[in-house]
Amino acid sequence: MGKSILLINGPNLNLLGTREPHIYGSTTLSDVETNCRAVAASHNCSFDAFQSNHEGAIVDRIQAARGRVDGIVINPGAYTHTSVAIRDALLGVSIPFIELHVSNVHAREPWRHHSYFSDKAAGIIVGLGVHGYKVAIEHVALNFKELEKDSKAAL
Ligand SMILES: O=C1C[C@@](O)(C(=O)O)C[C@@H](O)[C@@H]1O
Repeated sequence: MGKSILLINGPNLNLLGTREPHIYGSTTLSDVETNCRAVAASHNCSFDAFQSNHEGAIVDRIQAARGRVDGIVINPGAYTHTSVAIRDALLGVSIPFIELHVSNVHAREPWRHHSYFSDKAAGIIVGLGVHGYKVAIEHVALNFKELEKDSKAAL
């Protein structure tokens, strides 16, 4: 088996496809996850997807990935602009991650221009719509080095 990839979506992304479709498009999160799983499988990678509207649940999921996951693709949703806790979790587990936004946050309200993640992300995908997810998964599959599995992180 190749790498292990985790996709995380934050608050309100469960509404993808029906939420402000002029901004986020009409593809559902379920379709996004199915497409990402197929891309990962085509590169012989294992794949898991997680969505939560709760900051602590996202922190818990990131911690559970320690020593098990080679790369994370995360759309933190509104937590992008607020969450030191999710940032710290990503840094704490030392798993490289790609930050992704469906919309071009830089063309929107000024308070969406700041991210707690961008300076630590391996890469950032912004404004490609849901296609960005496939690009991100493919990038992790092809370009991220496998992390040495941390045996001390027995979970
Ligand atoms: O929930 C979201 C979605 C988003 O992360 C995006 O995918 O474009 C952009 C955020 O500003 C917003 O709060």
